[in-house]
Amino acid sequence: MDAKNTVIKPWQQGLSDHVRTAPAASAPRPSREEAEAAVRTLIAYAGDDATREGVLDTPKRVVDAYDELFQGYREVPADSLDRTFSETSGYNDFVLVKDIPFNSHCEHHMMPFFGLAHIAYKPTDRVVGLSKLARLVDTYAKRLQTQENMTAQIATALEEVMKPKGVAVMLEAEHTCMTMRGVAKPGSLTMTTHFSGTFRDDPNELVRFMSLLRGK
Ligand SMILES: Nc1nc2c(ncn2[C@@H]2O[C@H](COP(=O)(O)OP(=O)(O)OP(=O)(O)O)[C@@H](O)[C@H]2O)c(=O)[nH]1
Ligand SMILES: [Zn+2]
Repeated sequence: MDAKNTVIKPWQQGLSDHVRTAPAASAPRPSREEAEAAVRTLIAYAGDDATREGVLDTPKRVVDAYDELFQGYREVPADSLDRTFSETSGYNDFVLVKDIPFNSHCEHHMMPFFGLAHIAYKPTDRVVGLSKLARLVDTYAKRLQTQENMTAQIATALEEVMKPKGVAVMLEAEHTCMTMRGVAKPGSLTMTTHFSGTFRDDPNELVRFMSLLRGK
């Protein structure tokens, strides 16, 4: 157990907190009734009647949706990368999984942002199950986020757990807080990147990553 009362597996010692723990494990949680009451308050604040039939079950549905949309607070990112394989027949290039769809919520407005994640890493001796890269994206996406944090967190988790020769992470997303309200710029796309190791040090590696992303 560490200070936050979370069970840390031996191989997870030395990892950053955000990689080896689930935030909800150490945070006090309001009851379901309190959460539903908060939704009734928001319905009334919006100007509707929270007791009319059409919205009577809405607080329950919203809280159910929150359990799903913010599931990432109850997941340990490192667990996604638990399943690795050492039999690679000498494979020595990078592995790229591109066009991984994700949905998240911005921590400033709690409005959705959504798009695609592209993740590449150059393995040392082991490779990770491909689906686990998508699971890692979902764990971090299903929290209140900024796109920059999410990009850096995905990359750090891969770096710390897999110890690869290089990591490249690119996220492209539409932020509904920018397209549906406020400055209201539909179609605007935010790109964030993180390059380390071979992707940072070898320009050819970066060019190959970009070419594969753009399907050339
Ligand atoms: N850097 C970053 N900013 C974000 C992200 N998601 C939303 N934002 C921005 O967070 C900022 C919050 O700015 P504030 O001035 O505090 O809030 P606001 O008055 O609602 O701002 P407007 O959106 O400009 O109306 C806005 O500029 C948003 O576009 C993100 O993932 N990364
Ligand atoms: Zn926002």
